[in-house]
Amino acid sequence: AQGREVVVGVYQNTPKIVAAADGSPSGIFGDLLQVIAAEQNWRIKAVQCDWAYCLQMLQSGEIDLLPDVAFTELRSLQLDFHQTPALYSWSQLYTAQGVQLQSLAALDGKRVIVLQESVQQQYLQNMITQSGMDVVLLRARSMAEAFAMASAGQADAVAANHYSGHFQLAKYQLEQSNVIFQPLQFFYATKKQHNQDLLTVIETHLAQWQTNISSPYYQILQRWGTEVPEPKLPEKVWLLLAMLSSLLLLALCGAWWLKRQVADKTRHLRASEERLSTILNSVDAHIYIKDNKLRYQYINRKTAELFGCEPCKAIGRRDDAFFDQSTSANLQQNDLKVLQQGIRLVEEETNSSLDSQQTRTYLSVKLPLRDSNGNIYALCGISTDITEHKQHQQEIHQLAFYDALTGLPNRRMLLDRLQQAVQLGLRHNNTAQGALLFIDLDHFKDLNDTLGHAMGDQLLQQVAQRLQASLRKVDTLARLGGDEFVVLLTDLHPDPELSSQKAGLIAEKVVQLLSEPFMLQQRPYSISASVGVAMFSDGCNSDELLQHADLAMYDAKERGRNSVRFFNQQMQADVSARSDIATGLRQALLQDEFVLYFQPQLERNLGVVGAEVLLRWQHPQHGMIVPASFIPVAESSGQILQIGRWVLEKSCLQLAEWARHTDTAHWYLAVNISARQLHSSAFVQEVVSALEQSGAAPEKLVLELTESQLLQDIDTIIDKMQQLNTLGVRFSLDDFGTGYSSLSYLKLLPLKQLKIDRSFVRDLLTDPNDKAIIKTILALGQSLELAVIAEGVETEAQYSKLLHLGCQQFQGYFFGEPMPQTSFVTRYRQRHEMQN
Ligand SMILES: Nc1nc2c(ncn2[C@@H]2O[C@@H]3COP(=O)(O)O[C@H]4[C@@H](O)[C@H](n5cnc6c(=O)[nH]c(N)nc65)O[C@@H]4COP(=O)(O)O[C@H]3[C@H]2O)c(=O)[nH]1
Repeated sequence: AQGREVVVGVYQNTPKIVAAADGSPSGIFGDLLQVIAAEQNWRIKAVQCDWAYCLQMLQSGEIDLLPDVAFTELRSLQLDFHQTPALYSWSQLYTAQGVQLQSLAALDGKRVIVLQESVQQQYLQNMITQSGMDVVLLRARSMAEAFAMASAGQADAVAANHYSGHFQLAKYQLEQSNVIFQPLQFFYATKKQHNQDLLTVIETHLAQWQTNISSPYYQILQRWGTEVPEPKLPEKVWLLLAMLSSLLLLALCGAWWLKRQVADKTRHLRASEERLSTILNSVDAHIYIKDNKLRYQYINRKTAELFGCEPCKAIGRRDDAFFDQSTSANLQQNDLKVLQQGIRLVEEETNSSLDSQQTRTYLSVKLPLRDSNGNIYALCGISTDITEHKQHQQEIHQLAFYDALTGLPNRRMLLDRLQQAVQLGLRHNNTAQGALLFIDLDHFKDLNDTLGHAMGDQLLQQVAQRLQASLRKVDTLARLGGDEFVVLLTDLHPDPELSSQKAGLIAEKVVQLLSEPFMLQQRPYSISASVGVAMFSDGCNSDELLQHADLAMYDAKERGRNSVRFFNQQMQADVSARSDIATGLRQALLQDEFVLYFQPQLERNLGVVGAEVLLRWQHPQHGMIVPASFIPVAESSGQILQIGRWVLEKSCLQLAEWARHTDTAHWYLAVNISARQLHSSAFVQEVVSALEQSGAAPEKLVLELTESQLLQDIDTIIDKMQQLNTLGVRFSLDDFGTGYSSLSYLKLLPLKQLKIDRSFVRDLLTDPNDKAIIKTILALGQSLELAVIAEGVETEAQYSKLLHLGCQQFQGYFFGEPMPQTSFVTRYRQRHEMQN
């Protein structure tokens, strides 16, 4: 009778299942089925398919039975299995030649091929997902294809059950690895709830056969070259294997979790290393690490730029590869201090590079690096380029302590050195060894005014050079400003007397040196100098010394210039007196201590025509003080402006007063005007308001100027004079003949009168020179249509001689001394009345 038809899926997986030449199922599963089918009278209908498709057909019911199906929980949801496994097996890795695998973990980065939809695929896929391993899982449609791909190098390993692997190993020249995983049990399977009868029959046979070593089951296993398994122990073994395998998988996953943690940490480390590197490379300083043999282990970008190479090229090299010999030696010395003494070193380093020979200065901070045992294994250095900073510092120092024009030390530097010298002298008790020379060029201002400031500057530079060249190296030559130079002499001689002598000789040499002509614009130019000398003496500080030398220089100037004067105490006394006067003058104005005296001025045949106003100071303690004692002080302190204004106002009031009386109304007054008053911008206005407020007639006011006042700013002065002259004010030129003025400007000035200086009148009778000068002045007056008055006429003989020479106007003791207003009026009004 026709038995049951059983449609069986057959795919190629030698030795477990394979199609025989006629297409019927063969292999272990095929042969077992054939024996059962023969007994049961089943008609086996084989359907050839690849594994995945077979599985699909089973699930769709197109085939009844599929041999060689490994049991999995997942599959059991869709398929039914009998209970006694037909085969026990496991999965194993088979490697392509040359590939070494010791564990599943070693699959990271490898390509593994599996049978599509196989249990190996499922297992490995799981593992990769859980561990995050980087494994390329390739899928083959059949085991033959999988082995062939591995053999061709398209995969590094094949994951297969051990039956297939062992069988195919030699053919495909693959290696069997020690990596075993996933215990497996193989069954015949049917679609869920379908063909249960087939599974029942198969189960009955297998259960029976596996207890009998001579059953067809074992014969078939032997036929396919498979070792006969121990039927007694399988459950325990497989359970153990299953547990081990699970543990292995767990361990693997743990390992991979750890590996992932490490990878994460590594990534973080790498990120922070990159951040650190970015910071180190963007710092504007050279940062480096040198090992204890002074070889560079790290350099940042800035250092690499300095070395002119990639950072990696500097590693392992020493300083002599980048710097010149002396720099390398110096750096080595500093580095060894850090490495050997374990100290933090802060040092200024001046480095010359090997190729460019460029020298730059760095502030280097170097510190030792220690390992966990505290041993120094390297040093870390940070060097900041301070070259520009140093240059600026130098420039600031230069500006602060040196004179820009001559390059000589300035006042600040001089005082600094002077202070040191004085202190050194005090310490060694030999203060007399040093001296200060205060040098001032005579009439330097004239040069500036006539040839211009540029020429003045040139002269000062030449003076500086000439002086510098003549002095010893230990001496300090400084320029205080303007035309003032100071020489600080030290270590002259232990004996005070001899050291004074030496200082005097040097000062004389300076005067001599500066009297030799200088070349300005290719033309010789002669000057002279006045030198004041102050010797270091007990108790004198540097300021006092400088003041002493200055006073001595002034004294030299007052005594005719072009000479040397040593400081003495009288000079100091004079200075104190001047200072007392300056203080007193302030009081004098407030307390109304000034008085005007009047000295008559006469005209031939007319008698007294006016008076010169001469100032007196009625001092409460010192009595009547003449102007020579206080006018120079008032000039230098500036008080002359106030005093002069007071004199003008008083004089104008006096004129107005005289104008009210017929016997005094014709008198004029000549008022002395100081240089400062004349140059003051308010001068014209002050004269005008003095006239207006008093109501005095401008024609009765004569302003006496001296020649020296007309040297500067002549155009402005002419303008001022003209403004006043237009109002009627007249001008007289005092001390005529003593100044340096050129006669040419006389024509330009709105003058009415020249005043012959009394020094010429004094020796008129004895000195033919003075007589000639007076004659010339008189002739000049005549040709310029200026009146000429002789002052200082003391004797009748002088008066007669002057008359004889043609002089028409006179002033002097012979006619009358300066006197108070009341005396003047009483005396000369009467005389006027008498004459009339
Ligand atoms: N040896 C001698 N001397 C005679 C004779 N006749 C007059 N003198 C003196 O000669 C000086 C003439 O005045 P100065 O040349 O303008 O010289 C004046 C003048 O430059 C200045 N001065 C006087 N008063 C003033 C003033 O109010 N303002 C300004 N800026 N300077 C004044 O002080 C200088 C000195 O004035 P004083 O001491 O009053 O001295 C006066 C006068 O007393 C004489 O026959 N023989």
